[in-house]
Amino acid sequence: MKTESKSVFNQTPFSGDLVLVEGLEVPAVIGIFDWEQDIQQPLVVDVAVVWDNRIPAASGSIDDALDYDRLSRAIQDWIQEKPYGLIEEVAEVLADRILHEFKVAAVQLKVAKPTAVKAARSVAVQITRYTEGAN
Ligand SMILES: Nc1nc2c(c(=O)[nH]1)N=C([C@H](O)[C@@H](O)CO)CN2
Repeated sequence: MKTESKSVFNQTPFSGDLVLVEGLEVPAVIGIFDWEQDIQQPLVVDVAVVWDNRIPAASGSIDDALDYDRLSRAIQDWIQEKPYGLIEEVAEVLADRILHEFKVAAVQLKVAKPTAVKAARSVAVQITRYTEGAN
């Protein structure tokens, strides 16, 4: 029987503020088998990005915030721009691009492939990556 599990956000190693996107479902060409390259399967992404939220809280300006709309759209675009094999590849691409394009110090993300193993509610990889010199 499939059971609920805790969100990735209860387990981040980061001590400060975060911006979070949880359960972002993106259709993808993903998988190591030939047949998987001919279909789309959902990936579900959870992301936690280190960001000082005191600054946008004080200014009220989206320019000071890590815009979760922009982050979500970027993740969707990066997943859909090409076919992938392993979900590990997707996770590394997303982490690298988030660090560089959003200029953040650290990111933790989980990429799940809920339809991959019939008996499991989901399978996933989770990684934590830092901008060089930031940790
Ligand atoms: N660690 C991983 N294991 C497996 C992956 C993966 O991406 N990472 N992928 C597959 C297949 O694509 C599978 O999902 C097809 O059902 C198997 N194991």
